[in-house]
Order: sequence, then C-alpha cells, then structure tokens
Amino acid sequence: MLECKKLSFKYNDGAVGITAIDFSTHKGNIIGVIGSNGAGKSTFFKCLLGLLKPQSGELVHNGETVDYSKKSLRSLRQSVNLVLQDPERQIFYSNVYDDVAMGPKNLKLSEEEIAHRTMTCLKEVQADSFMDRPVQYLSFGQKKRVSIAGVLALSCDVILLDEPETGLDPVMRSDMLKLIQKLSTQGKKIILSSHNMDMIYHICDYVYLMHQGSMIASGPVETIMTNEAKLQATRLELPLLVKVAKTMGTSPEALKKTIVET
Ligand SMILES: Nc1ncnc2c1ncn2[C@@H]1O[C@H](COP(=O)(O)OP(=O)(O)OP(=O)(O)O)[C@@H](O)[C@H]1O
Repeated sequence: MLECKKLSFKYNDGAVGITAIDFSTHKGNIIGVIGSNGAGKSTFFKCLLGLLKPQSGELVHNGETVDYSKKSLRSLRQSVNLVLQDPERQIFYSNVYDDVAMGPKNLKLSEEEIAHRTMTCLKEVQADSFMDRPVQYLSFGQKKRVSIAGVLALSCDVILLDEPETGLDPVMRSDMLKLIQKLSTQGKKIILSSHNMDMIYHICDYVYLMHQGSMIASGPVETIMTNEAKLQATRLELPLLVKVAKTMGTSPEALKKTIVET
C-alpha cells in the first residue's frame, strides 16, 4: 500500500516537478496516470520509488511515513519497482537468465530459491524459451519481457510501468495487456503512465489526470475518460470508443456491449 499526501517536488533549477499530490493505491488495482508531455508523470514515479526526495508532503508505505533513511528506502524498494519504457536501460547482463537472476542474487537468497524464482518469472512473461540467448539478439518486445521478469523476480507488490505498450507491435501489445491483467489478478498493484488513452481506457480501473505538476482530476476510469473538457484542457484526447459512442449518440458501455456481442 502506497500513499502520497500533498507531495511536492521542485528541481534544483526551480522547475516544478509535482505539486501537492494526493494519491493512493487503495483506489484501484490497475491505476492509470495520464498527462501530456511535461505533466510530471516521471517525476511522480521517481518520488514513488524514493529516487527523488520531495521538499514537502508525505510518502506513506504500508502505513509508515518514508523518512528516506537507508532502512526505510530498502523497505520501499523491496515492494515497489519500476519497469522503464526503454528495456535497454534496465538490462545489465548480456545473458537473459543472468539478468533476471541478478535481483534474487542481490537479495542473498539460496541458490535453489534464486533458480526457482528466476525460472518462475521467466515463464510468467514467456521468456523462458530464449533465456539462454544473448540479450543483444533479442527484439524490443523480448527485451521488454526480460525487463519485466527482472522486476517480478524482486517479488515486489507494486509495479510501476512507464509507457508499457510503447514500441510494441499489436500482438505484443495485446500480450502485454494480458500480462498486466494477470499480474493484477495475482494481487500486484499496477500503476502505469501513458499517453495512450485507448489502452488506459481498456485496462485501468482508476485514473489520475496530471497537468503542470498537479493532479487535476481522479476517479473511476469511466468518469475521467469521458470528461472531454478536462482531457481537452490537458491536451489529451477522448479514447476512440468514447468518441465513436458520442458520435452514435450512445454510451461507451452500451457500445462496448454491442461490440462484444457481435
Ligand atoms: N532533471 C530535471 N531537471 C529539471 N527539470 C526537470 C527534470 N526532469 C523533469 N523536469 C521538469 O519537470 C516537469 C515535469 O517533467 P516530467 O518528466 O516529470 O513530465 P512527464 O509527464 O513525465 O513528461 P513526458 O510525458 O514527456 O515524459 C517538466 O517541466 C520538466 O521540464
């Protein structure tokens, strides 16, 4: 469980990263954080990971305020982890298996436990078939799966995903969405940032809308993603399904139902 109370962060040059953010993982299981370029999504994620120390406000992890001591940050990072948009920045070893095993090794688990956890995570993302291949020969989508396996191997319970679908072809994108849904049903909290309104609308149950460092709206996905005025004000678009439903004079739910039934 992760919570922010009035969290604010300013960069050294005075640029405003985030302002007075209230946030809670209690709100949903797959939570979307949306906002146009420069809205503050990356800054917010870095604050959630404890990589940036806010000048004011509180980050609360499992009921305890993060005080940025080594102990507090260790505990935070054991349960909260990030999958970067670019997997190249997250893979450190030249071999797939070794890269995924790195996390469990650092946790000083037994050899048996390291092997078991590594294999389980590789299978989870269907990367076991190429686990002995050098990373340099993998496709972008395969590297993405390896980077997710690496995060899963840390056994965290909150996973931040930065633009998870970027760079993936339609089949890989669909596999990624299924994986996110599977992880959520396994009890992991997923927080994902994206500009892709269709993906957010399809997969998230709760959405936070960021603009110029502030959370200007939050609520169930149906509420936020049909609020044309708010989305337009932040240079975001309605999801395609919502646009089509509007043109047809029906509700997105009714249209979704019709599509599923036909
Ligand atoms: N290292 C930095 N130093 C100074 N200012 C920064 C730094 N990183 C981000 N900013 C500023 O903080 C604000 C929020 O940026 P941030 O990268 O968090 O937005 P974002 O929503 O992730 O954008 P994008 O969708 O383009 O990735 C912007 O005004 C940006 O210029």
